[in-house]
Amino acid sequence: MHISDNSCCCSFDECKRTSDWLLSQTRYRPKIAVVCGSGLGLLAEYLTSKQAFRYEDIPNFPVCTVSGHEGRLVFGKLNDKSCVFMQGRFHLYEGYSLCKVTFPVRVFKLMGVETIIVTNASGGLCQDFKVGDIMIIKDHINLPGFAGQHPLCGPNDERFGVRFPTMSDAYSEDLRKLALDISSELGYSSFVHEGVYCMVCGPNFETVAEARLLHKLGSDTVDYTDWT
Ligand SMILES: O=P(O)(O)O[C@H]1O[C@H](CO)[C@@H](O)[C@H]1O
Ligand SMILES: Nc1nc2[nH]cnc2c(=O)[nH]1
Repeated sequence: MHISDNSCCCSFDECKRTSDWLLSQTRYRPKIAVVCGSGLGLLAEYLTSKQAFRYEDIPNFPVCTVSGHEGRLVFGKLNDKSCVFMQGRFHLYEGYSLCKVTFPVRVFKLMGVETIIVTNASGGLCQDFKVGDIMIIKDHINLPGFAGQHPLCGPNDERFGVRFPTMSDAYSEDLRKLALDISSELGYSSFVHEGVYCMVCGPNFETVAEARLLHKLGSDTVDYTDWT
C-alpha cells in the first residue's frame, strides 16, 4: 500500500536542537510562555531583566512576515516568575506548514514550559461584543482541522504526546476563572467575556454570509491563528 509522504518537517530532533540551543544561550528556565498576537507585542515590555533573541538568529525558527509581529523571543521575569514571550507568531496564510506554525509550542514544551497563554487580534461574531473587547477562550472550533489541515496529522511521536489527544478540556478552567475574577476585581467585567474561538485559514476576512454561518455554528470570534 502506498502512503503519501506526509512526514513532519519539525521532528522531535529538530525541536530538541532548537530547545537545547536556547537553553544553552539563556539562564532562564521558563514554565510560562505567552504568545503575543497582532499589536500585542508590547506585553513583553512588562518583563524585567529581559533577554531577547531575534527569530532569524534561532536555529530552525521561522521568521515573521506580517507587520505588527516583531519577530523576537523575549525571556524575563514577571512577578519573579521566569517567562518567555513570543513577540510575533506564524500563520498558515504566510505559506508556512502547520508543522512550522506550531514549531515554537513543541520547542517550549521541550524547554520545560507548562502553561501557554495565547493572545490574538480576532474578529467578533457575537452581537454583544464591541470593538476592543477581550474574550477569554473557553473552547474552539478548528475548521481547517475538519478539512484535514491539522498539525497533528502524520506519524505520531509519542515523546510529544498521545495519538488521540482529548480536547474536551483544552483550556484550563482554573486559569479562565482566575482571569475572570481578576477582570472583575479591576472593574473590567463590562468588556471581558468568555467565548468560543474559531480558527480559519485566511488571509481574506469573512464574507457576511460566512460570519453568520460561523456564529450559527457556535463561534463568538474568528481568526487565522492560535495554532500557536
Ligand atoms: O492572530 P494575530 O496573530 O493577532 O493576527 C490577526 O491579525 C491579522 C489580521 O489583521 C491576522 O494575522 C490575524 O490572524
Ligand atoms: N478571520 C478573521 N481574522 C481576523 N483577525 C482580526 N480580525 C479578523 C476577522 O475579522 N476575521
